[in-house]
Amino acid sequence: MAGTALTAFSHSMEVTPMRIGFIGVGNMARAIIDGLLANKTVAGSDLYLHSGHIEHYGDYAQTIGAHVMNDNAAVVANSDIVVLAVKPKIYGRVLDVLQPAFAEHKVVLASIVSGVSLAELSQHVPAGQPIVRLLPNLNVKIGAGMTAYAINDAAEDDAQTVLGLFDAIGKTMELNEDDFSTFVALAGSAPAFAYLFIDAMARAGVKHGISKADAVRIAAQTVAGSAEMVLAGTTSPSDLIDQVCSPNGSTIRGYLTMEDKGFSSSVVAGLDATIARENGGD
Ligand SMILES: NC(=O)C1=CN([C@@H]2O[C@H](COP(=O)(O)OP(=O)(O)OC[C@H]3O[C@@H](n4cnc5c(N)ncnc54)[C@H](OP(=O)(O)O)[C@@H]3O)[C@@H](O)[C@H]2O)C=CC1
Ligand SMILES: O=C(O)[C@@H]1CCC=N1
Repeated sequence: MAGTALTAFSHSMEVTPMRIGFIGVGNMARAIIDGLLANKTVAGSDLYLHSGHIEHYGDYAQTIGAHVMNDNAAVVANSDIVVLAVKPKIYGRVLDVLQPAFAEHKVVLASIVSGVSLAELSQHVPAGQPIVRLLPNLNVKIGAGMTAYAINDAAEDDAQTVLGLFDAIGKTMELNEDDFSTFVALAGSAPAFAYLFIDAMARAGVKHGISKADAVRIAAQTVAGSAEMVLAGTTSPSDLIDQVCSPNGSTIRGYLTMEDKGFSSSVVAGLDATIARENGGD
């Protein structure tokens, strides 16, 4: 991503070659791996993978040249960093089985499990285990991610190795754990909301006679450029809206109609629902 506005959050370290394990090779693990491979931060041979069903990830592992491990303990035994990328409902069971492996091998645990705190993670690993909690988003796949992180005391010396990886595939920001649920709504889940907006724009294009493919490209490029404008400068989104809305023009009519239909309040309500779920609600 070209934007540099968030470089204050970036870590200047060089990423040294290391062995990176993944426990769980689903959508998010693959986005991270694909991003790291695409910019050559790691090679496939640096990766040690184990996931639920070999038929779901065996071909992928072979394609990228990663090592397939027989079980999660073998991932820990062969790695310097272990990325925990399983669903929140099973993370405890997965870690409990791995206590001896963590006790025997010095690794940094990098959890991307949404909604699970450092304190909760530490209940399932030996005392003194270095842990970095991260919340990335899908855009790490193209090096344009937004990742929040928090580290425990034991990870003070080792966290940089993990953070360097995530800096290589987007922006990173240290965040108070109390704010992680809000961050999920603003960044972790938000690609889905941005895609929803792009898709809705494209449907309007189709309604007015442009092909869906062309309308998606037009809408996506416009959203990407608009985001770059916000990141590149110091002008607020609301001032930029004023620059597009000509007096008595077409944009102000569209803007006011969207607000009349509840655009901003719908977006806020959607993020509220995401945050509530992250905090344990329905
Ligand atoms: N998707 C996203 O945008 C984001 C997700 N996250 C977090 O990342 C984590 C993974 O999410 P996501 O990738 O979307 O989910 P997926 O369901 O795509 O991936 C979860 C993976 O875990 C594997 N798995 C299941 N049981 C085990 C086990 N016992 N040992 C090892 N692997 C196992 C599954 O394998 P199989 O399917 O073969 O059973 C699957 O590949 C979640 O905790 C989520 O909160 C965080 C930020 C963003
Ligand atoms: O939907 C979820 O639960 C996860 C959290 C962030 C993105 N996906």
